[in-house]
Amino acid sequence: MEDTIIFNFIERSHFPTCPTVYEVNNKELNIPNFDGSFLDWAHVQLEIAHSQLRRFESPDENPFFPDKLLKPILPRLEYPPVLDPVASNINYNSKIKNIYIEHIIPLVSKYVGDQPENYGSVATRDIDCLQSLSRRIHFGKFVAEAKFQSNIPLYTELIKNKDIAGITENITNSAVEEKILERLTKKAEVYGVDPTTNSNETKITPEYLVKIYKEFVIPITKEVEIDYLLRRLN
Ligand SMILES: O=C(O)C(=O)C[C@]1(C(=O)O)C=C[C@@H](O)C=C1
Repeated sequence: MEDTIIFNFIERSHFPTCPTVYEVNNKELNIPNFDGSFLDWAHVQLEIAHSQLRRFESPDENPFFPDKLLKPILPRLEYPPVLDPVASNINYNSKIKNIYIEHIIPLVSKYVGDQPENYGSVATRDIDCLQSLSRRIHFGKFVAEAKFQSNIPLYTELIKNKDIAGITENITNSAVEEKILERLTKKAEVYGVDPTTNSNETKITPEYLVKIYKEFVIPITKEVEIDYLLRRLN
């Protein structure tokens, strides 16, 4: 997912922040019969179509608008039951969307400001970023299941005691986290920095990419893991 996320950020970085896209019930845009932002409206339309293509039947996909989905037109697939059924109740997309709008967009956008001719392009790039972040973060469910299976007595004990500090300690692998951040620095240096970029135009930089992963992506993945484990024995 890492390269997908980096390239999605780069695609978003061609545009300014465009706050109008995220404003709830913006008067200028005046979307009929919809309560929410332009981004939400665009995202709901896409999720409705994708639900009919059975996107959200897949255990590695989590919708942002679960209440709006329609039944798939394609027949159901039988996925191997890797996760505990409780996994379907774990959805961090509201949190991911809020953090994306508040903290990530300012780091990856070209500059602060609106650009009405690009609202559609911005919304499609945002949806790509949100979908890839969501998929990566919710893979925490699979990572948590693998960790549970690797030491069932230990995790059973921790879960029964609701020992969040103990679970956190056991699911954390600082060496892996360090490696990820080092790898991201290298990737951003290669993919994300345009040597001809204007000094007042920000693009995805190693510093920002590392910040996004360190402060948001990895911590929320861990939250998903802990949440899944805490409900694993119910
Ligand atoms: O790879 C793991 O073991 C994970 O749990 C995933 C992840 C991550 O989000 O990348 C989260 C926690 C670990 O400390 C290391 C990495």
